[in-house]
Amino acid sequence: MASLFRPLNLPSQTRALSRSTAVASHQIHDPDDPKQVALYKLYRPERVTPAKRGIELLKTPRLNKGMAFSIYERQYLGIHGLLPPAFMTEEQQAYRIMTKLRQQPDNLAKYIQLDGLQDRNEKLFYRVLCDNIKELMPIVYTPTVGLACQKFGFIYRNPKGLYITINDNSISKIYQILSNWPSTDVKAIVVTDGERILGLGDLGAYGIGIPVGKLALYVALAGMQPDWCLPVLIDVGTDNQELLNDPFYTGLRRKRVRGAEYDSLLDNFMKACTKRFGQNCLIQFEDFGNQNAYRLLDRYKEKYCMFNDDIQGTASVVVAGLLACTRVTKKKLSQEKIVFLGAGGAATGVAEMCVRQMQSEGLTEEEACQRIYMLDIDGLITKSRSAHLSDRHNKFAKDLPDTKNLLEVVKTVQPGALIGASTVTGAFSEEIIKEMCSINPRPIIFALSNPTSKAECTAEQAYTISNGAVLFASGSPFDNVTINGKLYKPGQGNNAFVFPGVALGAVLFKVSHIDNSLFLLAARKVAESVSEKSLNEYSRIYPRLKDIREISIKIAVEVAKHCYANGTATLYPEPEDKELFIRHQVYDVEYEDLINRTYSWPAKDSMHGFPVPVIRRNSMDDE
Ligand SMILES: NC(=O)c1ccc[n+]([C@@H]2O[C@H](COP(=O)([O-])OP(=O)(O)OC[C@H]3O[C@@H](n4cnc5c(N)ncnc54)[C@H](O)[C@@H]3O)[C@@H](O)[C@H]2O)c1
Ligand SMILES: O=C(O)C[C@H](O)C(=O)O
Ligand SMILES: [Mg+2]
Repeated sequence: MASLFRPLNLPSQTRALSRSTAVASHQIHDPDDPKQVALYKLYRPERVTPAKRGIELLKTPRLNKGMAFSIYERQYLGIHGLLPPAFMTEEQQAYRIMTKLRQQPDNLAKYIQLDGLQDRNEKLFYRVLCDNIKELMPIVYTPTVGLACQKFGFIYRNPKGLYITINDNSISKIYQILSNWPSTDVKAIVVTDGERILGLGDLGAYGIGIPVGKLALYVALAGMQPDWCLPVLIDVGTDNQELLNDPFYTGLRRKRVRGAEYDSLLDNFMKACTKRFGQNCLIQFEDFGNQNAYRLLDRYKEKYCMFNDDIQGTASVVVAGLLACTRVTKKKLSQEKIVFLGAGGAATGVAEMCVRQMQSEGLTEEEACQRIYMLDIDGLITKSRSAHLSDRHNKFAKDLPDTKNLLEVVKTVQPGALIGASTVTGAFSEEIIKEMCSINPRPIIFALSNPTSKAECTAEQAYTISNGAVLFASGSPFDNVTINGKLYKPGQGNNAFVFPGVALGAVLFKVSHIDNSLFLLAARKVAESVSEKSLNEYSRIYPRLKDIREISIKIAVEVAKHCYANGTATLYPEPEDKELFIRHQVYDVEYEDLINRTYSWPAKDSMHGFPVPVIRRNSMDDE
């Protein structure tokens, strides 16, 4: 790394610098001099591509390159002298950012630094994020994003998404707000109403950090173009009294609106989004409360290109982990019994997808449901509770005595897998983990609740108590654990393995609506991406985070194949080589030359030997 940080201004040190120093001495004075023309051809641009110039360009994060602007760019684009005279490569800038970041006192300070970088220089932000995904994902995503949401009013600097409130409840008003967004090319929206932010509960308008973080992963983990992405916070108030009393609170100071008025806002939002950005605009629902998550999914899934990540993305990633475990346990999923602590959107989504997987292995739906046991805040889902339960839960109801005691349930059921999506910190006690070990040589224990502070157990607890036997995964990252000299690398069972790839496929192939089977296909792709080394050497049942970009492309190819087969892909002509088609469109974290360097003769009214820049409009300019 240190080699990147050589002294600046040495002409030989980088491609950009050598180009820059050369041009200074190669202006055209005599158009008949072939030597000058040849040099000009080498170094001179024909036209300038960005829509902005001067100080405005430096203040446009999508275009800004800071000290990496070359001498040509500085001169053509009216920023010469506005920057320090030295030049830096993108690598040097990235090195500087990471050095500073590693000196920050805590993760929130790191979040604030990266947030500021995204505000100033978007490409450098993604460059740094992509190059250091394992180190930085816990900052821009769980767990730090949770803390950032809790402190959002205090750390707030610049807006990064749209706010639509209950006071904007008409299609035309929402359309107007969507039109205020600078990109006209939006293809994917992540929306929350802030009611269930990770396991932290109702954070109201502070929840905007979640769509921002999810979309940062769209770019970093799937190569989606940043200007296709729009984070949205729907503000219908908050029932969190602490926030209502918080002087820094950024949202509406009122209790949550529910019922028909809430539904009409959501309906208008969906209509306005598709009116503004087209029927195929993807809308990912994120961190909605229990009473709305499934309801809205059922309401919109046939009509719009949408999915609920907490239900479907989570289902996919957890089934992927379970399938990877079957390679160790040598038992099919349909041979396992599974106990869920939590029966909300996440757990129920996972349970339903387990049923589908078990059906594909030969069980009937009823047989599959029989193998799944769920507990919610009121205890085990039993037949005696059925009058108060939805159909979704009733199919898992058991003819067993009511109990809230998880240990008792584990003893009775003798499951192979225990999955937590309950938000209950430490719910998987030592006794419970030991009980799982007494039942299974390789017990499967997933502590999915986020952020880290809500996990049902830590990686260290799971590995230590089970003496390394456990097949463990968690929603938020944990450090590696060493027991008796053996290294265990816990995998991250997080929907981030799935939603970027599904979204990439949906967007690129203009999918009209998202069929639930896509998530099962994605689960199988993630599971098969787990290497033998990972499973056998480290007991890690998920791929490495740095592999997600490639996995996203594989998932997007699967999405394309499936959606052309069922008629939901509407991009025609159908690309023959889908992978190549995807690879051609993914975001590049290398700076682009903002000046097209094809040679043409300078315009007559060239300034100081440089052609007058021709400004091409781009989508940022269309508003
Ligand atoms: N790892 C991932 O990718 C991922 C994905 C989605 C959700 N999650 C996490 O899972 C958790 C739940 O998410 P959700 O969308 O299902 O939320 P939810 O609000 O829909 O459901 C929470 C469930 O937990 C149950 N519960 C609460 N207290 C309990 C207790 N003491 N004992 C037993 N059950 C209890 C509730 O009754 C409810 O069924 C959150 O922490 C969330 O961050 C993780
Ligand atoms: O955001 C995450 O890290 C996963 C999941 O969507 C959650 O809500 O916890
Ligand atoms: Mg979520």
